[in-house]
Formats: sequence, structure tokens, C-alpha cells
Amino acid sequence: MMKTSQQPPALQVVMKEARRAIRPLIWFSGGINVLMLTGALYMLQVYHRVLSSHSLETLVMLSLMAAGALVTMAGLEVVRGRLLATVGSWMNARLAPVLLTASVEYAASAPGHANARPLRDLDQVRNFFTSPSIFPILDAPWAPLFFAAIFVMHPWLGWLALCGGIVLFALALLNEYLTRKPLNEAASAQSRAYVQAEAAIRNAEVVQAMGMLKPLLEGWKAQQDEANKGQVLAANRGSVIAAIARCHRLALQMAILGLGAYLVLRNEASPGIMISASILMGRALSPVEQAIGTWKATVGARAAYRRLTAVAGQHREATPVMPLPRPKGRFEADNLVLARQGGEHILKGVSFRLNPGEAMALIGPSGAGKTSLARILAGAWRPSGGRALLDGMDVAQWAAEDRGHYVGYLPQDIELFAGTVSENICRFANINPAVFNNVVKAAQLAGVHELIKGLPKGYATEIGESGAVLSGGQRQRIGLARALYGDPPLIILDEPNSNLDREGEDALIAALGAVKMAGATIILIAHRANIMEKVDKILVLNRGQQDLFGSRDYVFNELAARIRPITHQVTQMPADSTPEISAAVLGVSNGPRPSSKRTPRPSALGTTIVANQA
Ligand SMILES: Nc1ncnc2c1ncn2[C@@H]1O[C@H](COP(=O)(O)OP(=O)(O)OP(=O)(O)O)[C@@H](O)[C@H]1O
Repeated sequence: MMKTSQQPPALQVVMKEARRAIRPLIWFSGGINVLMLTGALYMLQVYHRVLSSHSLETLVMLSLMAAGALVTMAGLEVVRGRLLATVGSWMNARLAPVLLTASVEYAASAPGHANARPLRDLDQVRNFFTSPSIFPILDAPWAPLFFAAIFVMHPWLGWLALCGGIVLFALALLNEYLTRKPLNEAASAQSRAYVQAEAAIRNAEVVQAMGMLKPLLEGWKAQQDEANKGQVLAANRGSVIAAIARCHRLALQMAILGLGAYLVLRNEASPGIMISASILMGRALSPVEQAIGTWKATVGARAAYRRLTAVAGQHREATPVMPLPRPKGRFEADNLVLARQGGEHILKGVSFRLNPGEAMALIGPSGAGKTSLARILAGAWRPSGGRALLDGMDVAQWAAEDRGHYVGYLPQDIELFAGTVSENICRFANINPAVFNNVVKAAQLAGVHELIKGLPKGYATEIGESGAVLSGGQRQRIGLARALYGDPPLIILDEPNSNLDREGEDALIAALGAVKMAGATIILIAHRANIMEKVDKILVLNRGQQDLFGSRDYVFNELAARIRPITHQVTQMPADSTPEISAAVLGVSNGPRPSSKRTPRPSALGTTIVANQA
């Protein structure tokens, strides 16, 4: 399926829908607030009608009506709570897949920033929507109703209540001003502490083996302390403001009673008005007071929402369209450029073409940009400029499902998942007999079928988190089977033999021959020359620059020509350089394992490299 960028970002769409769902809740809250006038009105009517008429029936009638209104209000509150919970779980169901997709895309485009924080942030936003912290937001629009009712009773009472309300509102703003910075700093420190803790747990092996726990704990604790410091500071400031606000409200309540009493003495108001005005003012100020109390949750939810926007703000859901036809494997890189965030270039214009059935090796010294290029070619990273085209279609524009069908990719870190061997090979498709046949076919092609059969439960063996129960070589060979699953027309392998023994390498070479025969286009990154026998072309990268591209013989001859004078000068090696010497220039070795006996040689490509003395 093709992606289009016609739709608005998914997060925006969902939040707009959420706001639309919450809007009726404000009207609902209006009903609740109107019914909250019951107490004051009841008080007023008792003074005005019952005490003056001494009518028991009136009292009973008024009491029944008030009780009915209170029961209705309680019912509306229950419904409001349920509606909020429904909106919360709807948001979760709607947003969680969007966020997970956006987080994976974000992590792929900004490696090193990958963590599951967005899903925790979603929990925080959802909890805010379903907790009492949202009530002040729903009730605040109705506060003028109460002030208006007080004004109707007596303008002086109205003005007193309004001025008191403004002071309380100013205190709420002061609270926001004084607590926002420490709360935000605390949230960032907490977030960094989480990331550090996650990294320590993820890399437990190296942490344990090299005694890194203590310094890591210290770093983590420093972040925790910073988070605590911010929280304590905000809590201290918040509690002072909350105490002043409470004191102010109590004083205001007394003041309104006092003013009411004065008006009663002047015969300008009844005792009923005096007490009702006090009750109404309590209701009018309640959202502001609640907002001060729940400020921390509000700030936390707002910060979480901002982080979500940073990660998923631009993510758009793909428009379902007709799946693309299966490509033949004609591949073209057109002036690919990749820039770091700081602007420095990792790739500076790489162009090449491959026909179906051709294999290309990507070679160059460490840090040349080979892996970065492979990630772009596989569609995992978007280039900053240029295009990678498979049968004329830009792979960056493809939907992930299409790439999944047509691109086989073995990353440098292999990246297997918790699950069975079969699930990993078929990329977690639903396993049925047809899928399983293809799993076995891919494993046979990768020469790993016998190895898998030897595992405790064969293809059903659970391999644990990141394939933890497998050896490095086993992981790599199963990763190769995963890349070959479904006969993709484009196969990209990043150092597929880095963990392989002789037998594994032979199986890899045989697999490369077979998929080439079947017409697949292969791009492979190699540091060792012995898998070069199946490649037709070679691209040499150096410091992100395309140094050479052409047939294998052409590139080796070019490299041999460059190294000839150097080998004469430095090592007195024979001038008839072999491809192996050229390969050595690029840090490409001959043997199945790099030897520990290394001689540094100056590189023809301008970098100091190490040639293996096999
Ligand atoms: N996620 C990243 N963010 C920023 N810079 C990166 C990232 N990954 C790689 N780089 C930088 O890009 C450059 C090329 O790295 P890359 O891994 O592509 O090289 P390579 O040729 O594959 O090296 P090696 O042979 O050692 O695997 C390096 O300078 C590296 O620091």
C-alpha cells in the first residue's frame, strides 16, 4: 500500500475527536451545576415561604423537590464519570496503535531516542481525562451562573463574591507560575531516570560483567534526586498557595455572611439571602480551588501530551490503496544524502543502479556510512535528499506492509524478537500450513533447517527476548532466513557473516547463489572478502562519499592500482596486487575470523586502516 500525506496527523485527528466527545460533557456538567443551585434555592424558599407561612405542606413539598433534584444530580454525576471513563478507554484504543506505530517510526529515524515513554505518556493523559482532575475544567465554564445568582440576590453581595473570585483566580495563576518550572524540570529528570534504568536493565549482561551497576546507579540516583527536588519545591510552593487560597475562601465566606447580616440589619436582604449567597459563592469558587489542588496532575498531563506531540505529532495514518504489484528488483539509488541533526553529512550523494539478479557489495572503512546507507535502502531511514527506487517506486514512500513483502533485511544487530523460531522467520505473520511451508523453505534456503531441527522444540522453540537463548551465529542464520522469507525481490544484508563459522559462511554463500539465480537483487555489506565471490558489483564508500562503483573486477583493479605504490613503499609487497590486498585497504579480510595479528597500514582512501595478516 502506498502512504499519502494528504491526511492530517493522526494524533490531531484523535484529539479533535476526543474534544468533540468531551464537549457534550461540558453541557452535562452544566446540568449538574444548575442542580447544585438546589441547596441555596431550598434555603431561600424555606426562609421566604415556609417560615413566613408556617406551612408544613410547603416544607414537605420543597423538601421532596430538593431531594428529587439532588438524586438527579447524583445520577448525572455517575453518568458523567462513566462517560469520561468511556472516552478514556476509547482514546486508549484509538491512540495506542497510532502511538506505537509513530514511536517505532520515530525510533527508526532517531535511534538512541527509542523508548516506550509515549505509551506511558498516553496512560497519563488518559488517567487525567478519567480522574477528578478534569472536573474543574468541566465546571469552570458554569461559575458565572453562580455569580449571576448572587448578583440577583443583592449587587453588593455579587461584587464581593466576584472580587473574591478574582483574587482566588489570581492565586491560581500564581500557583501555575511558581510550580510550572520545577514540575517540568522534575518530569524531565524523571524521564531521564526511566531511560537510564531501562538501558541498565536491557544491557544487564554488560552491566553485571563489568561492574557498571554502581556508577549507573549513581547517575540514575542523581536524576531521581533532581526529580525529587523539583517535586518537593513545587509541592512546597503549591501547599503555601493552597493554604492562602483556603484561608482566603474562608475569610470570603465569613465576609459574605457579615455583609449579608449587615444588609439584613438594613432591611435590604433576608436571612435566607444571606445564607444562600454564602452557599452559592462556595460553589462558584470551588472549580478554582479544585484547580489549585489538582494542578500537578494537570501540568503532568499537559507535559505528557506535549511529548506525545513531539513523537507522534506528524505521524499520519496511511490511506489504504491498492497493494503495489510485486517489483522485479530493478534498484536505483539516486544521489542519496543523509545529514545528521547538527547538519554534518553522513552520506554525501550516493548513486548506483542494479538489475534484477545482480549482487552488490558495499565496502569501506568503519564509519564510512555503509550501515546508514543500508538502512535507507531498506526504507528504515528516510534520506535527507535523493531517492532509493525499487522498480521506479521510492521505497521511503511505501507502506511498511509492502516493504515487508518485497524487501528482506538483515540488520547488523540482527534484532530477533521474543517468540518462536517460526514466528521470527515469518515476521510474526499468522502461522498456517502455507506460511509454515514458506518458513521451512526460507530456512532451507538459508541453510539453517537442520540447525533449527536440532533445537529443543525445532521451529516451535521459544527464543526469548532478542533471541537470548540462541548463540550469536544461530541468531544470524535465523535472521538470514527471516530476510529470505517470502522470496523478496530485494535483499539487503548488513555484515551477514560477522558471527558465522566456516559452515555458516558456506551456507550463506550457497544461499546468495540460490537467491541470485531466482532473480533477487542483493546488496550486502561485507568486511570479509570470502563472501565476495557471488557479487557482481562493488560500491566503495569512504567518509560518506561514493569512492568507486563498478564491476567487481573493475573496483578491485582500481584499488590495486591505488595500493601498488604504497605497498611498495611501506611493505615491499609484490606490485601485482591481488583483490585481497585491495580488500585489505578497506578493512575487508580474507579469513573466516579476523586475526589478532594486525599490521597498521596507511590507507589509499585517506584513513589509517588495519590489514589482516591471515
Ligand atoms: N543513529 C545515528 N545518529 C547519528 N549518527 C549516526 C547514527 N548512526 C551512525 N551514525 C554516524 O554515521 C556515520 C556512519 O556510520 P555507519 O554505522 O553507517 O558506518 P559503517 O560504515 O556501517 O561502519 P561499520 O563498518 O563500523 O559498521 C558514523 O560517523 C556514525 O557516527
